[in-house]
Amino acid sequence: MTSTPNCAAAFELASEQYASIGVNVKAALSMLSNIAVSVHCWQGDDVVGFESDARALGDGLAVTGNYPGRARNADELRSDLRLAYSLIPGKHRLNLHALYGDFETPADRDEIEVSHFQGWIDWARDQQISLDFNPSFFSHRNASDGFTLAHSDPGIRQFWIDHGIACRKIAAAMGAEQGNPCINNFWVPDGYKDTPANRRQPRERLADSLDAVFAEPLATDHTLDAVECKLFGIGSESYVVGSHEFYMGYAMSRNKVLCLDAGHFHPTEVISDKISSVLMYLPQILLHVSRGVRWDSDHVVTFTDELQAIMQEIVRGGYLQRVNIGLDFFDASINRVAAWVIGTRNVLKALLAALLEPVDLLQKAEAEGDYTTRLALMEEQKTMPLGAVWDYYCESTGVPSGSQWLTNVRHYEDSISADRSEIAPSII
Ligand SMILES: C[C@H](O)[C@H](O)[C@@H](O)C(=O)CO
Ligand SMILES: [Mn+2]
Repeated sequence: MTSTPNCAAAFELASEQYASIGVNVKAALSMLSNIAVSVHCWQGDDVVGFESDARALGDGLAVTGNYPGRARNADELRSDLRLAYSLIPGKHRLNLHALYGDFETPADRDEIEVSHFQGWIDWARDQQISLDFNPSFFSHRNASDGFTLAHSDPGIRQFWIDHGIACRKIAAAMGAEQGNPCINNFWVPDGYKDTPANRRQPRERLADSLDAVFAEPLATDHTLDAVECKLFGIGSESYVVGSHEFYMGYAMSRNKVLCLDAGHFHPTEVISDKISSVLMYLPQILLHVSRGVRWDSDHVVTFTDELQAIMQEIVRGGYLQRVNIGLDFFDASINRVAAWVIGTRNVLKALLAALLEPVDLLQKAEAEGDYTTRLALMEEQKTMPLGAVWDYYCESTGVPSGSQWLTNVRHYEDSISADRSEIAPSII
């Protein structure tokens, strides 16, 4: 692929400017092209999925907005994803939830099998995309009182344990097919709206249930189990069983991947500061890159200071091989393909900005106690010509630069997705 003359000229000038501070732009772009972000399927249909009795989203999650064009079946979701991937530079992964199988004959959550995901596995092979996976512990009659794996009823607990076990088998099959581990992320919504009288027992039950789910060792080159904490959710404002401390301890003691979701902490608490701490004790982590706004944890990712800080931490710490970058946001008030494109391009742009930092100079100044130079260089970095390098990267990988991608989304919307009439999911 080639870039337009203006883009190429701007790139040359930008490369010279970066070279003057010791940064090799071509090397940075080569590193960026090897980073695969796991794009979450659930932005495409408001986390509804394709179960025969699909319910309105609930159990701690909410999507607002009624923008037309929600994907109503797997073919529509695949078509929307293909468009999104074509507007995002690089080769990326797809993160599927268990709700998204091909369920021609109804299967309850504890009955799902690899066959329900064969369509996705075949599609991913054709598209040369690797898959990640998630059990779905929400939007189900057995989750309607806010408890699943930590439920006090052993029958309900067992139902969800069986779901977790089924999902591990599916994830392992995906990993075996694609030749790299499918990360299988467990987010469990269980918690109380109001102050609990007993915080201990649900946590003991959750740990026992997870131990039962993970009892069978599976090849780690096929699948890796991840566990995701949360501070609070809708309906679990006072207490979430799977808190940060719970899962930090669980992941360390059971050798699991810890998932840090950027929207799952106190508003002034940032995951950028947690990465280097948790990687002291865990070989790998998963990130759910998201954007919290007040009580919502799932706004579309924008180019915020925290997004840049997350990527800086990954690059400055030398953690690119140990941090799996996934996305987690859902917005039904804007075009859903555009939401994917905006969020994923921002993540990659922030990674590029981090790869274009003069890390050695910054860390040398710091090691010498020269905090003046450290601050001066960090501030100068903010007006370096990142945009020229980003545009060149897009064009040279065959992806529109600037906001040109929006034209493709509008065309698709006019010709394809606007005609989708809505089939409202039943309300629980
Ligand atoms: C649908 C996702 O699994 C979910 O968003 C989870 O990852 C989460 O972050 C819940 O708040
Ligand atoms: Mn998440």
